Amino acid sequence: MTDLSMQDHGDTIAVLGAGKMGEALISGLLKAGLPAEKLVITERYPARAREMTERYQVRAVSNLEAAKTADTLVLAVKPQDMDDLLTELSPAVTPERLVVTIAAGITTSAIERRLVEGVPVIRVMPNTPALVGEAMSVLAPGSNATEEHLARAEAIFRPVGKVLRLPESQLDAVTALSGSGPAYVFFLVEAMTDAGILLGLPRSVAHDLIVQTIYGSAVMLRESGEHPVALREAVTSPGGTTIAAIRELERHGVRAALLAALEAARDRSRQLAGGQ
Ligand SMILES: NC(=O)C1=CN([C@@H]2O[C@H](COP(=O)(O)OP(=O)(O)OC[C@H]3O[C@@H](n4cnc5c(N)ncnc54)[C@H](O)[C@@H]3O)[C@@H](O)[C@H]2O)C=CC1
Ligand SMILES: O=C(O)[C@@H]1CCC=N1
Repeated sequence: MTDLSMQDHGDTIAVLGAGKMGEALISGLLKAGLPAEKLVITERYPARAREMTERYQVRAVSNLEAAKTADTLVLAVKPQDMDDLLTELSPAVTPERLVVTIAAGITTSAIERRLVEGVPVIRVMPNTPALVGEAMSVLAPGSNATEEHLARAEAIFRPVGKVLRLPESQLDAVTALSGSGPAYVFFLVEAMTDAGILLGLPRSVAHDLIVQTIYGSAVMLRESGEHPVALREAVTSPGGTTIAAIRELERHGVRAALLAALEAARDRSRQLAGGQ
């Protein structure tokens, strides 16, 4: 995680839509040292806005005020709410602003079309581990975004995790893989905890065992640079316990289920582009 407290913060950032992902970003940025006065939020529900103000000491403003005053606008509403938000924003957003959208499926060109000519737009797919400084965020520039705009957007997402640039044509696949990815991992934890209970372990013990196992395995993957097959083979003793489990995973089509699941998520992201 980059420490932001020692840096120059020319940019003010507005997070428009302080829901689950908006909060993960706000919390991650503040933990990384961004001064609260450099951040404003907008939120449709006053109770949620109050909650954010109390929890993070950030100012809640209207969408219009955010558009007029913040250098960078991070659009963090649901894809289905994007149209209404852009209707509110469009009279006030000038090409001096940088617009960052994190909505699944919504393309930079769809946003550019709703704003005055020349506004730079960058599409980013982050994920909720931003809360703990371990997000994976993938950035793709729209047609007006320059290297300088990309660097500004990266300066928002790097403090909360890893960043990568890819062509926008790959963003629906990224959404399926790393955007939704934490949910698959939590689903796995839930299922393996149930399995531990089936085998007679107390729930809390099963939970702790699997969380540490996933954490340790992720660190090994990241730090060893080894191929996952090699790491799995090192656990799989001839005639042992692991291969007995893997035979069942293959027999139940877990690999095929993951391929189908991610394809469905990619397709849903494409569908959301049409606001459905
Ligand atoms: N939740 C996740 O893990 C991720 C979500 N995203 C994207 O982030 C966006 C937000 O997702 P979530 O945070 O999960 O949804 P959410 O429903 O928790 O948050 C959206 C927030 O926007 C507010 N809102 C809606 N219209 C508004 C408006 N006109 N002005 C101000 N606030 C408004 C809602 O009241 C809500 O609090 C979506 O587009 C999603 O595709 C991207 C990556 C990961
Ligand atoms: O489920 C969703 O649509 C959002 C986008 C990626 C993660 N959550």
